[in-house]
Amino acid sequence: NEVQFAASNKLKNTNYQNVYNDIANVIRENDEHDDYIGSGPVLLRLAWHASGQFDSKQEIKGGSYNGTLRFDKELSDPSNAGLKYAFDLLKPIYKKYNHQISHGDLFTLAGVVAVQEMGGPKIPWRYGRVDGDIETVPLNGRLPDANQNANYVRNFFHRLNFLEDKEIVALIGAHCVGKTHLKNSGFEGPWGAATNMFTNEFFRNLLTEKWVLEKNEAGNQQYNNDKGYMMLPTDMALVQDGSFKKIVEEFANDESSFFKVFSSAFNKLLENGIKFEKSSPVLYFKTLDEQDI
Ligand code: HEM
Ligand SMILES: Nc1c([N+](=O)[O-])cnc2ccccc12
Repeated sequence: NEVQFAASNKLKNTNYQNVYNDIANVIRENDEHDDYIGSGPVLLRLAWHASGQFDSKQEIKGGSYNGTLRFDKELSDPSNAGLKYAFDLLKPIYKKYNHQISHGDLFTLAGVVAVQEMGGPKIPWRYGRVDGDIETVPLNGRLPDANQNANYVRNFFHRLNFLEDKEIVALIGAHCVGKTHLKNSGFEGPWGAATNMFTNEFFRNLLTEKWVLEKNEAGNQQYNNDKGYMMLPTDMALVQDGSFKKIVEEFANDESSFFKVFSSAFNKLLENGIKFEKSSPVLYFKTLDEQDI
């Protein structure tokens, strides 16, 4: 049930470091987004949502391959509220490369750029996804519900073929950047403490802060501390479950361990359901800083 693809020759001529740099420059130019958090976090969420609706048991499998998040049918899924802004940031880049890059490749590459430009680990990436038509849009409602517990989280990620707790905890560690917005998801915060630096701080906060469960203005329960930080119920699940909690402690004490697991798990998320040819190269990108740009 894997998707075959043929990477057309045109793709091979595209210098993907140039595409990376164009996306990285869009992040630099839009640094005022969301009270100067910037647009890294929302681009990272776009790449995750473009890939996280994968379900190998369904007729229409989802995943990043068909680039279906470009269709309103999927972008209007309530789970994707707020992502139109991110897609609009990428449209000029899609036009510039004039069909030499697919939407699936563009959305997933944007996630790699966001993580690396926010100081996170290098993420290996491959091109060759081919845009599918509107019939390939998966049903809405396949992305996770934040009002849930550890078993829900574990089962959800099992659907995405993440069978190891380490991968699940690492992926949710992406909540070290950005924030929740009441109008998008019915959750709000953190206030002031939201960051655009990709670190293991999320895990340290889970363990060291005093969390109080409160009902927010939208009537949803969330955990708040006295510094204006917040955690979703599914975030807190990571310290309510014994196995998850051991991994949170490992990542809180060793950022390089978090980075290593996140890098391979995020790559796997972005490639779910896709069979790449043996010959298709695994690309690693330099950050703008590393290129002195
Ligand atoms: C149990 C799984 C997950 C749940 C329930 C969840 C839920 C949410 C919710 C409710 C928001 C707030 C959206 C808004 O109000 O704008 C959010 C934001 C975010 N999520 Fe997740 N998420 C999950 C996993 C992930 C994963 C696996 C990643 C990436 C690898 C990710 C990356 C992000 C980022 C970067 C933001 C901040 C976006 C921004 O600042 O605009 N999340 N998530
Ligand atoms: N910054 C965040 C935190 N935090 O601790 O700063 C916790 N959970 C989040 C969930 C979604 C997006 C951002 C989050």
